[in-house]
Amino acid sequence: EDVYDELPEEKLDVNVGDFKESSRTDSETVQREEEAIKLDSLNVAQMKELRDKATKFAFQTEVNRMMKLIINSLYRNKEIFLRELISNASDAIDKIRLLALTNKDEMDTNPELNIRIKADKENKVLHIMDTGIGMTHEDLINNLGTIAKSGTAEFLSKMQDTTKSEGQDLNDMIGQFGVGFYSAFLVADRVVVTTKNNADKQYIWQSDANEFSIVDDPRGDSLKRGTIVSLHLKDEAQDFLEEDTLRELIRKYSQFINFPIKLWSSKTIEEEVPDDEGDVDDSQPQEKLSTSEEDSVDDEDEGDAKVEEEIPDTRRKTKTVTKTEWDWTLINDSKPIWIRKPNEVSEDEYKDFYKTLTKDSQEPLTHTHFIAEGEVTFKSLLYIPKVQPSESFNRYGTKADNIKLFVRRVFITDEFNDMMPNYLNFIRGIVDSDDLPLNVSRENLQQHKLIKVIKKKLVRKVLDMIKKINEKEYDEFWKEYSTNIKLGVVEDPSNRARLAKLLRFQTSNSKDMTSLAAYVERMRPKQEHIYYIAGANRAEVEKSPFVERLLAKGYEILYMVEAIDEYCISSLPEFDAKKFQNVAKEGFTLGESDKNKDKFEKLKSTFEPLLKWLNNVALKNKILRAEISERLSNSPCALVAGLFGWTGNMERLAMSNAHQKSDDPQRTYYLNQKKTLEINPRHPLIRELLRRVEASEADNTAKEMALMMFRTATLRSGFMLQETSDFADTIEKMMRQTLGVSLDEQIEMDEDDNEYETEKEDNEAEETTVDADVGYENDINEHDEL
Ligand SMILES: Nc1ncnc2c1ncn2[C@@H]1O[C@H](COP(=O)(O)OP(=O)(O)OP(=O)(O)O)[C@@H](O)[C@H]1O
Repeated sequence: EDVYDELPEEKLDVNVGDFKESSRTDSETVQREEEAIKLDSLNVAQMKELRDKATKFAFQTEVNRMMKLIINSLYRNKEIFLRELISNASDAIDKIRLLALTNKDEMDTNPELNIRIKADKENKVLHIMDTGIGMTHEDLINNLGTIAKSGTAEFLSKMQDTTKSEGQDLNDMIGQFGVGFYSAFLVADRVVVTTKNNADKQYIWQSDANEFSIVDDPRGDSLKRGTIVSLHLKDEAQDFLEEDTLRELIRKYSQFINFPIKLWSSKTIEEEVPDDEGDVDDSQPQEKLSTSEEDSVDDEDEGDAKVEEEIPDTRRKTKTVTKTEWDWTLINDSKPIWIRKPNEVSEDEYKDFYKTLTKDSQEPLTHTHFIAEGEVTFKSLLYIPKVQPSESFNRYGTKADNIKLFVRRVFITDEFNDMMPNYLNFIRGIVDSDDLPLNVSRENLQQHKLIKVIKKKLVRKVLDMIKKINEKEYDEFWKEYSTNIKLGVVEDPSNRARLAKLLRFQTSNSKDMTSLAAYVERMRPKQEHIYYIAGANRAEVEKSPFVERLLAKGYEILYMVEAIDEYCISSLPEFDAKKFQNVAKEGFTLGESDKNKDKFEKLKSTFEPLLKWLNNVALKNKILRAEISERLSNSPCALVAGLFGWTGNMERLAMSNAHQKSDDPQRTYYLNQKKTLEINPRHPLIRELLRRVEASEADNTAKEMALMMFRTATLRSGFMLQETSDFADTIEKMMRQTLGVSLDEQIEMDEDDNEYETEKEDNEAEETTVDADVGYENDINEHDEL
């Protein structure tokens, strides 16, 4: 059993780039970064000079359009820019940490891993710094300007739809479509990116959204490694320079980022200092502080007395000054949530983490948080979103990067696209294992035998999580994911039994959905099979000839009205030791009492002549065989698919499947398979037919009517009719008889029609003449003789 228990700390230690601060003192870092920022905020003239020197680039058209939209959008929720930039910073740190796994030297340029945010009020600039991988010259050109992501076009069209309506949607789109970085232009009219990658020099990229430029950084590699994104905030976005606003935003959107996020923030402290009479005001160190002085002249306490004693000759006065100190303050708790014990994590934290992880604005439907032990130990936190992206099934079976894999808290990849089987690719979450090796390539890791074990356990856990969803929420789940679960039944034999328990179907019993377990519980005492029928909708299956007698006798039938249902059930041999019986297929018996059985046998022998005649005369080559039906009540007859043949519903699905070619041999095979004709011995039409056949096997009307019954049965049983025009001809003939119109009565022609006919005849006559002229006549004669 999987129990959650925290691993001993030492096991969690990561040799490379753990969260621990390095021994390097903060002050050094501050200084280094301070320099970089100072330069960035150089006076206008200096910046201009740099810009003039820089190489200019045009944004790729799509990127350009997208940026214009972002800049001009009326979109209110501009604050998400910070979430996007912090997320990019975190990704960049993930990347360098991953690189360092195979080459430790990569980390040497700057062993610290963190994200820092600093507001420069004076210059109205907001800096977001990271010590991540940084960007090379080529990266800058590609990533920040010229290569539009595949999502960009999609984003553009959706964004244009929503710019007027605004609202939640756009919030989801920025980010989900990979426009993260460009969201900087929601709040800034100029963005400067200073960046240093281990493989290249330090560069300054900047843009006012019209074009971008790149120039070597004259300071050299002051960053050592990493990136600073500096936002020159628009007038209306000045609020993002406020410390409180920033702190709140980081907590709201980025509290679960796995690296320390530090905010350059001020703290007010009070300090007692000697009050140098006379020149107090001037000598007070005022650089960074505002003061509220307190006069303590009147104080007569012990402390003062002491001072008096020890320093008899100096002034007795001290005073309190209020000092403002600036420093980096840690805002988030970078201990990953999945490392914590479940009982120490609140529901809200789970929900918030989900939002950070997925950028989904809705809350998740449910989650599971566990540690798996045994062959491999791993921690995992998995979520089911409330909705899956609308185009999920169009991309079914293609890449879905919804599970993030960590090894000992180091992010490795979210690109093992088979961490979940296709049918579960809606699951989002994290897997973190201590047992996987850190120093192998991702390719080799993907092949690692433990990954297989992890995958297997993940699926079990997900199915378990689904099973535990409460009844009310299960409806919601089922609406969204029923097709996934049914595909699971088809595609995942090893979990079929578990998946079967999750299935829900419509039923003849009530308007509510039922589980198979509930159906089995309600089965009649001698009922051996789970009865079901598949069709296009409830109204159709309710009226099907196949359900008539069963319903009349009080049996419950599952109505499978989704396209995938019949495929799903045909790969499920049984449930709870009960086999499924498609009531539209052969092999159907009601498990009747002995008395009824006798009656049935008697009927069989009575109708033997009719069955024989249908088989050998009237419907020869059209049906597999004719039989007495146990399932019909109101209809005279029905057409039944063989056990392994297609029902009318399957046939309909196959025909509507655009991927299947019309000459597909499998399809042709199934479509041409003959079916069993079941006749209802209680029906007067059938009884009349028997009477006629007994009188004369050569009765032509009987033959015609038998054919007619076969065709109506074909239609009623949901199959396609092959000979539609023959069918219509016969109906029209019957109409004449009913209406008393003679079969010989001719169709009246319009005069125009006659004219056309005459013209045609004339032309034909002419052609013959021409042929004759050219001398073809001989050939024709020869041909005739042959
Ligand atoms: N701080 C950074 N450090 C290093 N590279 C960065 C940084 N910010 C952005 N990049 C690079 O620029 C690319 C584009 O960033 P952008 O935010 O537009 O998209 P993304 O991060 O790939 O997608 P999404 O926003 O959906 O996560 C990133 O993929 C990354 O390569």
